[in-house]
Amino acid sequence: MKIGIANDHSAVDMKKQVVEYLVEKGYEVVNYGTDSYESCPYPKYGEKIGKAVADGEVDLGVAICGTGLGISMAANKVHGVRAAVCSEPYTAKMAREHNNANVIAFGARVIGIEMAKMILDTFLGAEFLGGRHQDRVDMIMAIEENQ
Ligand SMILES: O=C(CO)[C@H](O)[C@H](O)[C@H](O)COP(=O)(O)O
Repeated sequence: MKIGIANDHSAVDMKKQVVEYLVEKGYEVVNYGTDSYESCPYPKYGEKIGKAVADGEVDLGVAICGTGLGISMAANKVHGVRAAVCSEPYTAKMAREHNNANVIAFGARVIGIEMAKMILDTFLGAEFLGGRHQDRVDMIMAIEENQ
């Protein structure tokens, strides 16, 4: 599975640790930046990871900023993206199983690397359940189509 990852200046160290972890686990990882500690706008990186997922360059995306909020909001503006902010594994599991989220976001200033690893393991190991959840996800995507 190919995973894309993007972050702002607040999450460079966490991104590096996450990439190392995912590569160790056998995932192919594409880094969309930033790799600089210089202050930068999170919308740029949210858009990058959103487009990478929407265009099929990667299968799933990981988006990290200080809180996970801004970068996920930006990613969610890209058509086809369902980005979910998760600070613990239960939400990460539901994000895949119920919401068919294709981008997971979290905050480098909110959680530590061990929690991030647990969240990623859960998210990447879960599968969309379809059925009644498909109808609801279709309704979310219809809102986007009707704008
Ligand atoms: O959390 C974020 C956006 O929701 C960003 O990553 C930033 O950390 C946040 O906006 C604060 O930015 P700062 O310029 O580093 O204070």
